[in-house]
This record gives sequence, C-alpha cells and structure tokens, in this order.
Amino acid sequence: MFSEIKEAFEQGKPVIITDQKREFEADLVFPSEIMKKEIINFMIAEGKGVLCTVADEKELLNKGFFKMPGNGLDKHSTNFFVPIDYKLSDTGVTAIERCNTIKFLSEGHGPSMFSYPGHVALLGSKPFQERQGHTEASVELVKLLGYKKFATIIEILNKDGDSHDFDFAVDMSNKYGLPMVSIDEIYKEYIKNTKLVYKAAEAKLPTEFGEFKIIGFYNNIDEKEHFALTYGDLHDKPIPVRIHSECVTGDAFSSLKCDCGSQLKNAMKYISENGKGIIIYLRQEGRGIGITNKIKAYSLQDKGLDTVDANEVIGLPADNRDYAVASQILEELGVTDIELLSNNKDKENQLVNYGINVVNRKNIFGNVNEHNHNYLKTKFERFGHDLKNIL
Ligand SMILES: Nc1nc2c(ncn2[C@@H]2O[C@H](COP(=O)(O)OP(=O)(O)OP(=O)(O)O)[C@@H](O)[C@H]2O)c(=O)[nH]1
Ligand SMILES: [Mg+2]
Ligand SMILES: [Mg+2]
Ligand SMILES: [Zn+2]
Repeated sequence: MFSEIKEAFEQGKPVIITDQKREFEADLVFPSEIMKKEIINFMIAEGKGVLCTVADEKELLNKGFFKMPGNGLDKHSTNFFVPIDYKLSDTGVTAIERCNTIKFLSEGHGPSMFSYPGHVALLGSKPFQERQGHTEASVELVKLLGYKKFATIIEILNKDGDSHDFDFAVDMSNKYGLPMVSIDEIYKEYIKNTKLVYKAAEAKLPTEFGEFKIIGFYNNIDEKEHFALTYGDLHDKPIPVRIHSECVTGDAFSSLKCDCGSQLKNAMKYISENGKGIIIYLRQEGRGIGITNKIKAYSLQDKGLDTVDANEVIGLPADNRDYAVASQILEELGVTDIELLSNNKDKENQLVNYGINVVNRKNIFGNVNEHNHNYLKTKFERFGHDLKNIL
C-alpha cells in the first residue's frame, strides 16, 4: 500500500488520509518538498477546507516561528502557528504563491524569509505517539516514504460543505485514483520503523519455576513500566513467548473470576521445561481500561452482564489493548521469531502487523472453574479465542 502511495505522489496525486477513530474526517495530503501549483489548485478546489502546511513543532519553535496566542493548551486542539507568506510574494493567495511559500518552508528557511500573517496556515506536529491527528500522520507518512518531514494538507468537505463524510471521500478517491490510507495504518508503519523502547535495568529473579532474568524498559510509547522475564538462551528460533496483560486480581490475588493467574504460571512452567523463553508483562490491566474500570465492569457482571457488554455499558472498548510495546521489547531483546503462547488471535495478528514473525501460536490454558466458565465461554464466542478444547 505504501509503494502505491509513493507512486501517486510521483504522479502528482495527493493521498486521502482517513481517521476512523478520532474525528472520522478525511484530508488530502501531499509532500511539501515536491509541491506544484497545479496540485495546490486541485487540493483547494476539491478539498475545500483550510490549506495547511505542516512541520515538526519543535523545529518550528527552534527556528523562531510564532505560535498563535493561546494555542497548545489542549493536547487535541489544532496546533496553529501564525500563517505565513514567503517574503517576496504579491498577495500570497494565488496557487503559485502558496506553492512557493510551502516549498520555501520545506527547504528549511526560518521566519525571516516569510511575512505575517500570510495565506498559508502553518501547523506544528507533535511526536506521533503523543498525538495521532492528521497533522502528525501527514508528516510521518511523507517521512516514511523518503521525503523531508514537511507535508501540506486540506480537509475534504462534501458537496454541501460538511465534513466527516467518509463515503464522499471514497467517491473522490475513486474518481481521481487517489490512494486512501488511515491514520492507524500509518501509525503501525511508524511504530515498525521507529525505535521507542530501550532496556533500562536487568537483574536475576529466582522463582518457583527456576531462575529467570527480569528486565525493565524505558519506552516512548506510553507512560507505563512494562517488563520482561527471560529464561535461558534466546538465540534459538523460534523462542517461546508469553505476552501477558496485567491482571492484578488474577495474577496476585488468586481471583477465580478469570484464568489469568494459572495461565501465567503454566506459561512460566512451560518456558522453564523448554529451557528457554520470555514472559512480557504488559501493564494494560483489564484489557487496557485499568483496575478501577475493571472493578466497575465486574460490578455489572455481578448483575448478569458478560465481560464484553460490561465494558461497553461503561462506555469503554471491549478490548483496548495494543502490542506495539511488546513487539519493540522483542526487538530490543534481539528476538524476531517466536512461538506465541496464547489463545488470542488478535494478539497474534497485531504482533504480525508490527513485524514479528509468529512461527506458531501454541494454546496455553489456565484452570477452568465454576466462577470463570462463563467468562471463558464469552471469550470463545465473542472474541473468537481458541478455547474450544477446555469448555
Ligand atoms: N475489562 C475486563 N478485563 C478483564 C476481565 N477479566 C480479565 N480481564 C483482563 O483481561 C486481560 C487478559 O490478558 P491475557 O491473559 O494476556 O490475554 P487474553 O486475551 O486472555 O489472551 P491469552 O493470550 O490467550 O491469555 C488482563 O488484562 C485482565 O486484567 C473482565 O472481566 N473485564
Ligand atoms: Mg483534524
Ligand atoms: Mg488470558
Ligand atoms: Zn484476569
């Protein structure tokens, strides 16, 4: 898909970046460094939103560009700088003048080359893992494809002048042969190509199942302290790997409402019996909603809701987990080929999408009891977990 986008850029066609999660809006996007007058004209005519040129926020601030007053207070607000024209422009509004302004900026010129306020809106992009808007997606996309980190974007309005019309964007894509890509897809590719996790500390950890090593990591993806336990030599291929999401009730307090505690122990046992392996402990409690929300969900389950509906009734996704950190932990440990110890196909799919070679997925079960039987049945029926053999 990314090679198709590069081809479109080379032919002077913008791409459409969609956002299925945050705002449902669609923007036309083109690399600033190869901008042409005709492309600007097309983007203004067909997009109809506000034409903005995007650059890295830090770089803009370092060079001395001016932020709009009051801007940047809310992390989700549009990060406008004072709009610009290149210095020698006449009015600054024509397609050729806006094109020149955009190209000048992408050549690295500072504020002295521009006049203010001008006719090209200027946006500062944040680090992608901090904010996943069209602003960030546009510059990361062009960077991934080998262009300088400057992009030009415009929001698509439909024939009535309304935004958030996904079908209209699809029609435009078909009419002009413009590739479509979602912010999510660009983010996945970015994570695959950007190192964001580093080993921070390492020590011995003797356990009931033998001597493991425990390794802590810094990461620039979220604020959490993820860690891993490793056992034996990790040079073999594939290495057994258990990626376990935190379940403090099951893992530490012997809860019988789920299978997490016994599943974790069985994984440690399997790894020590095989003489090698890794447990990655991800701090995404309650399938990513946190312990307090999990308790809220439990109280709805006490009233008869299943584990999926309970999350949804409190307004949260049934499963909010992401395995980007796990895939980079594996990379940091030098492991690419794994035997995934899991019954969860989404875990496997996400890891594969993040570039991990899952040679095979091996089921690993916890204990079934009268308290967790329905919970496991729901996971089988509604999430498609591979649990048929134990129910
Ligand atoms: N929201 C919510 N989370 C739960 C509930 N029961 C368990 N969990 C969480 O579910 C997650 C289970 O994680 P894992 O065992 O790594 O993953 P899995 O989806 O069971 O897949 P496997 O790899 O087959 O074990 C943990 O984060 C638990 O805290 C529940 O009823 N509601
Ligand atoms: Mg937006
Ligand atoms: Mg589990
Ligand atoms: Zn659990």
